[in-house]
Amino acid sequence: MQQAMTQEPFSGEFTAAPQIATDSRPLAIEAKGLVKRFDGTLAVDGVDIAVPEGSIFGILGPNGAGKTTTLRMLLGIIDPDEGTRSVLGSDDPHRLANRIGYLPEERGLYPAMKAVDAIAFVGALRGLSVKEGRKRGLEILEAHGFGHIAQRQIRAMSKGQAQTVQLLATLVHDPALVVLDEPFSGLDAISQGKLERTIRGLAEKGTTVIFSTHVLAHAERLCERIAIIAGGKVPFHGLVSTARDRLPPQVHLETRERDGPWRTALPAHAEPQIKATGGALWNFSLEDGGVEPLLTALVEGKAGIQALSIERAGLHDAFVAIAGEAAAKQLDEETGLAAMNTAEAS
Ligand SMILES: Nc1ncnc2c1ncn2[C@@H]1O[C@H](COP(=O)(O)OP(=O)(O)OP(=O)(O)O)[C@@H](O)[C@H]1O
Repeated sequence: MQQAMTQEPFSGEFTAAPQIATDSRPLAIEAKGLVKRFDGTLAVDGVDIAVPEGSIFGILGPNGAGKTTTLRMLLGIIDPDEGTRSVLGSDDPHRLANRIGYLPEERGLYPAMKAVDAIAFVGALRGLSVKEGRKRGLEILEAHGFGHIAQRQIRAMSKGQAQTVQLLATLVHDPALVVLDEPFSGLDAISQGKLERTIRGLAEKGTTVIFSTHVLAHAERLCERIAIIAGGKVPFHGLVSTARDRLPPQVHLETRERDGPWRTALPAHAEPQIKATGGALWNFSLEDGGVEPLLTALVEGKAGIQALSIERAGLHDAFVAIAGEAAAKQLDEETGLAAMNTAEAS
């Protein structure tokens, strides 16, 4: 059972982090100025994070950015050198093991154990009796379409199946907070989709979920809020929609005419791509005035609109704008590499 939160509602006192919107929900996690050094390496350099209760929060960044170190500090596995953290209302998260489910980056269950026993074992570490753990283990496997492997040994499972069992084991004690370190890595596309549904289901019943990833698409589909981390620093944390709104919407326009009085409604730097069949293609950012003046000018000026789409910037473009080209390129390479590894494994 989840316990009632005792934390004060977030009041917007995060002056150093203006991207965090105020919110009336209590915070499941609030960290300020976390710093961690390892033998002279500054792994995490002043991270602020605020995760409202019942939300899905993503920590996004390339390899070595500081995601795992941040999660470990939040869990109390390691202590920060500087900064404060409050998790489920406690500043000593290590003592909250029975209320937290954690999927570490290093995967591994005992190969000789059957799935249901492996889940019961993790449950026992989190305060459940083995009998209750087995009962819940069976239920949770069945609920997620894995009932048929409940009695199968971990060693006889595919990597993806074993990883899914480990993920389900983190949920067996019905934690209030679930912390997942790169939960999608190593899973094929179908299992990734199932995991996304599981994460959504957790949030729908009020569980807070925080996960790290270097694949922006998962965060874009799942998260209400994110922290973008690069080189140990967090240049952005807040709503996904706020990150996307950092960039203006992109207009893709096809006109029959190439010129006319309507051209003044387009940005001066917008250059047409001339089509062999006549007409022109235009791609530009929507200016502050919005779409209506543009449409009016195009229609009244008889530009001959053949096609028009206005797209909000995606999280990838926002990541490039916020974290920089280098971090985005590293992320893209890792995502490509991960996709190749998944394809080879399946
Ligand atoms: N125990 C440790 N001892 C020394 N350096 C460490 C240790 N843990 C992490 N680091 C260093 O801290 C930095 C951040 O590592 P971290 O594992 O937090 O990054 P990450 O974003 O989780 O990356 P990945 O996705 O590759 O796991 C890296 O430079 C890493 O080499």
